[in-house]
Amino acid sequence: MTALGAKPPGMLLPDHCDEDTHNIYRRRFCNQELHHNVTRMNKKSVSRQQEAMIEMIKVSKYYPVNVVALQDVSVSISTGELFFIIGKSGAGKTTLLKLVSSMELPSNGLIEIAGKPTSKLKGVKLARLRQRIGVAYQDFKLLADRTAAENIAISMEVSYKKPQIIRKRVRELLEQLDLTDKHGTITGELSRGEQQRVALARAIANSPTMILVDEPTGNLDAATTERVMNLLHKCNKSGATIVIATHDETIYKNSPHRVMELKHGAVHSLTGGLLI
Ligand SMILES: Nc1ncnc2c1ncn2[C@@H]1O[C@H](COP(=O)(O)OP(=O)(O)OP(=O)(O)O)[C@@H](O)[C@H]1O
Repeated sequence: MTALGAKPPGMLLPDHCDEDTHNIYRRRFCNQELHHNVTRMNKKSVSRQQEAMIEMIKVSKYYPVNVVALQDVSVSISTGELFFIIGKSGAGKTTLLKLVSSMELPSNGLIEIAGKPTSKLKGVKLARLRQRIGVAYQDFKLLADRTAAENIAISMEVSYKKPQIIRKRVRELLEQLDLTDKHGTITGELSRGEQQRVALARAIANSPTMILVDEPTGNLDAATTERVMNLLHKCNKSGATIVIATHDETIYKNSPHRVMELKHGAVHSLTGGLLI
């Protein structure tokens, strides 16, 4: 490996860092310096929107045996952004979401959430991060013997919300997702599309700062797809950073939001640039 250039004072470099990662960090450090100088000059001119919520630098994920699920993925997603990940089945979309939520650890590379490397988070700090992220994966993970309303209420109960606030929020979400009549139905008795919406409602119920959703419209008709997307746009307008992995072209085709396509675990295309 060629010798790496001098490290600017104060720059934090990860362990085991190759030349490319080093260069990315150098560039980012210089941008941060610039950002700090601008902030000192005029605090109001730097908007919160421009800060990165998710940063991935040369992230790879390998599963045993010899499965390359992600390879050298670098992307920066801003606070308050709505971001689509597309790609064929097996391209690595779910894996990327699981790495962001720290459900899986990367094999290589760096992931930062709101400026903090996830690899350094343990115990209470990791639990706190997870509380700020609402996730709806394809396997739903609903409690099959509990009702739709009980499943949605869970994330609010663990953060000690008042019962009347929980009841109001659950009612509101069930109505927005056209599930009012399923309020008291055991989730094991719901259709796949209904379970999917309950999982989404559970993910967003506690107004998390980040929402990660995997195929939110996969089992839905056009009208219900529109309801789901309206709800996600509403959360985004309220400030949530949202990452949606999808095969459903109708939800991203004419959208103003960035779309990243993964192919065999690598970034194949990305509208709007990497932002690094
Ligand atoms: N736990 C695991 N163990 C081994 N291999 C895995 C595991 N999870 C995913 N993979 C493999 O990693 C690759 C990427 O899978 P991933 O689920 O991220 O793709 P995807 O783009 O989300 O696919 P889909 O659209 O079908 O959900 C695939 O080859 C998959 O078989």
